[in-house]
Amino acid sequence: MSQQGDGAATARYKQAAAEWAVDGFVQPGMVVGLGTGSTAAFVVQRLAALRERGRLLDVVGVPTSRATEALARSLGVPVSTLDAHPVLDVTLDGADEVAPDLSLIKGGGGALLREKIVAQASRRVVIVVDAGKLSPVLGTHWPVPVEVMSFGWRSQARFLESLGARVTVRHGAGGEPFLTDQGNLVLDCAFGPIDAPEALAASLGARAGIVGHGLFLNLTTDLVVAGPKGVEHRAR
Ligand SMILES: O=C[C@H](O)[C@H](O)[C@H](O)COP(=O)(O)O
Repeated sequence: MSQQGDGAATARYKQAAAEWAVDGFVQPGMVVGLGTGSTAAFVVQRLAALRERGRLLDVVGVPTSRATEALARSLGVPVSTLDAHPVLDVTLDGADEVAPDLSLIKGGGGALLREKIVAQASRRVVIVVDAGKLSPVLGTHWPVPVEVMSFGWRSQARFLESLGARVTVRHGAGGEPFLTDQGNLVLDCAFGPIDAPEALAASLGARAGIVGHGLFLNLTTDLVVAGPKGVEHRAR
C-alpha cells in the first residue's frame, strides 16, 4: 500500500475507534475530558455530530489543550474547566505508543502535561488508537517527550542523557522551538525499549525543572483499538 494509502487507512481506524469510544462510554450528563491530537479530534467531531442529532446535549467537555478547546468551540461542543469540574466522569484521548499492560507514551502533540492532569482527575481513562500504536515495549517506536522549563533546560538535557536518552529539542513547523501551552520546551528523549518504565518515571518526576513527561503508567482503564480486523475493547 502507498504511504498515502497507509495514512488514509490509519485515519479511518482512528475515526472508527473514536466513534466506538464515544458511543460506548459517553452518557448523558457526563463531564468528559477531551484529549489532544488527530484521534481526539475525531472524538470531538463525534460529540458534535451526536449533538446535531439531539443526543448528549448536556455533555460538557474539559479540553486538554488550546487546540482542542478551539476545535470543540468551533463545533458547538460546550467546554468547561477542570477548576469547575475537578472530577471528570471519563476522559477520551489518543496515545503515541501502547504497551500490552496499557501503559502509554503520550505527548507527540505536546499536550502531555494537561493530558496527564486531566487523566488523573478522571474516573475512567479511555485511550483510543489505531492498531499501529500497539507496541511490545514502551520506547520501541517513540521517544519519551519530556516537558522542561526553559530556565536551565540544558542541565535537564544533560540529566536526561545521563539516564541513557538521545535528546532532541522539539521544534515547530517554522523551525522555532516548540512551546507547550504552558510556554515550556519539549525534549524528545529516545531511550529505545524501556525495561523499567516505573523507575524511569520516578527519576523524571524527582527532577526539578522537569514539569512533565509522556510516560502514562497505571492511568488507562480502557483501550479502544481499531485496525483491519475491526474495533476491539480491552479493559485493564
Ligand atoms: O500531545 C498529544 C497527545 O498525547 C496525543 O494524544 C498523541 O500524540 C496521539 O496523537 P494522534 O491521535 O494525533 O496520533
